[in-house]
Amino acid sequence: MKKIIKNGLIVTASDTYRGDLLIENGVIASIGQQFDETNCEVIDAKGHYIFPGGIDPHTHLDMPFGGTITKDDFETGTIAAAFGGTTTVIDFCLTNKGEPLKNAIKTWHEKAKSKASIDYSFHLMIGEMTDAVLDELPTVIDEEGITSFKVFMAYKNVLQADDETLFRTLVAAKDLGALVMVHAENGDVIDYLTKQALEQGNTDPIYHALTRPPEIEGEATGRASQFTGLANSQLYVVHVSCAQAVEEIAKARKQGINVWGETCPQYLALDQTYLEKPNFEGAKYVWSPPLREKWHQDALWNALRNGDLQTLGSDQCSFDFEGQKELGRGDFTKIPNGGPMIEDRLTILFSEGVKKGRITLNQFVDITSTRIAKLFGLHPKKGTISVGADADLIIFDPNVERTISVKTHHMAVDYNAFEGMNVTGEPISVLCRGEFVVKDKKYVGKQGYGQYLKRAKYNSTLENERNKQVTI
Ligand SMILES: NC(=O)NCCC(=O)O
Ligand SMILES: [Zn+2]
Ligand SMILES: [Zn+2]
Repeated sequence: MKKIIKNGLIVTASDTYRGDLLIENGVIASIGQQFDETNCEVIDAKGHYIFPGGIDPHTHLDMPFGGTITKDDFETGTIAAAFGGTTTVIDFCLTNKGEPLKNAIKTWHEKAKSKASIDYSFHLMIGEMTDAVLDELPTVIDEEGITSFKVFMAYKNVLQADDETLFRTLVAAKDLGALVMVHAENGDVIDYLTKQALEQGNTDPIYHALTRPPEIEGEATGRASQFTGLANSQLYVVHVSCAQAVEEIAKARKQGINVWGETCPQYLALDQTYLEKPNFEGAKYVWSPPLREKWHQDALWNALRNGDLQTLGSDQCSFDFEGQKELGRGDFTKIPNGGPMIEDRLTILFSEGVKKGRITLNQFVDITSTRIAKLFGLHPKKGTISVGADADLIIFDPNVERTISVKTHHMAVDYNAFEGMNVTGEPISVLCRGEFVVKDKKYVGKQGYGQYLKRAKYNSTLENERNKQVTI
C-alpha cells in the first residue's frame, strides 16, 4: 500500500522545508503537497522532523573479540539501531591471516542473513597484505560490492597490521577505487606501556586509558594520513577521540590529502573519569581509543562544525558487565574492549549538538547519514530525501525530553553507557525502504527484512565537491 507522510518538516543535509512524501514500492515517489489520499496509508507528522534514515558506518555485531563474543548480534543490534533512527549499518567483517577473504565474507553473510531488520553492508578487514589477498580484492569489490577496507594499527598480536600492509592497502585501494579505514593508535607503544603498567601492579580499568595516551592516537593518525598522501589514495579514520588526531586530519586535509574522520557519541558526551568508577564499574567504559580528558570534547565538536571531522559512527561493540567485562577484574588488559552505542548515536548528536547550538540541523543529517552514504558508495539511494531514493526515513520528535536508561533501551546488553543522561529528541517512527520498522515507538519490523547492500566504488569527485561544507 502507498504511504503519505504529511505535515512534517523535511530536513536534508542542505535544505529544511515543509512538504509531504508519497511512498510507493519502497521509494520516495514524489515530494509535494496535498496528494490524493485514496488507497494510501496516511501518517500525520505534524510537529515532527523527517530525516533520512541514519547510516551507521561502524558496527561490530556478533563479533568474537577479547576472548568472548559481542552481546548484540544482527537481530538485537539492528532492532536497537532502528529504535535509534538508523536504517543501515555497515559492519566490520573480520578476516584471519592466511585464509581466503571469501571465507570471512561468507561467515559474515551467515551472521546477518535472516536476522537483520534493517539494511546492512560490510567493510573488510585486511590483516596482512599478501599477493593472495591482492588477487582476491577485485572480486571482493565487483562481486560483493565491498568497497572499504579496514586496517588496524593497534591490538598487537591480535588484529594489528604492520605499516607495509597499511601502505600496500592504500596503494591497492587507489587503483581499485576503495576507501581505506584505519583504527589509528600505535599498537607497539601501547603494548610496551600496558606491560609496564601490569609490572607495576596497576591493574584497574583507568590504566586502560593511561596506557593509550592521545599522543599515540595522534601519531598513528598522522602516519596513516601521510602514507595516504604518498600513495595518492583515500583514508577514513574511525573513532577519532582526541585533539591530537583531529589536528593531524586537519593538517593532512590542508595539504590536499583525501582524509576523512569519524568520531563517536561516547567521545562527545563522556570522559576519562568514567573509567575511575568504583567497584570495577569503570570497565563498562573500556574501549579503544579510550575516553579522554573532557577538554578534548571541544576539539571534536569544533571539528564536526568546521568540517575537519565529517561523520559519526557508533563503534557498537557491546559486552555485558556481568560475565564479559568482568573477565578483566584484576587485569585491565583482559577487559573486552567496546561499548553499546548503536541506539543512542543520533539522539546524543541531536541533543548535545543541535539543541545546544554546536551544529546545525542540516549538519546533523550530513554527519549521521548523507556524508556516510556518499563516502561509502550508497548515495543517492541512501542518505537523502529525494525522488527515487529509498524511503528510509525517521519521523523525529525534536522536543520530547527523556532519560537514557538500560531499563528502556533495546540493546541486549546489561548496561547503558549514557545511563541517567537527560536528552531532548527521539525517533517516533522509522521506515526502511517504505516499511515501518518502528511505529509509534514500537517494533513492528521483521527479522530478515534487511537487505545486503552492495556498494559503489569511492567517488573522489563527489567527495571533493562535498568538501566545500558550509562552516557556521
Ligand atoms: N573500539 C573498541 O574498543 N572495540 C571495537 C573494535 C574497534 O573498533 O577497535
Ligand atoms: Zn577500532
Ligand atoms: Zn570499532
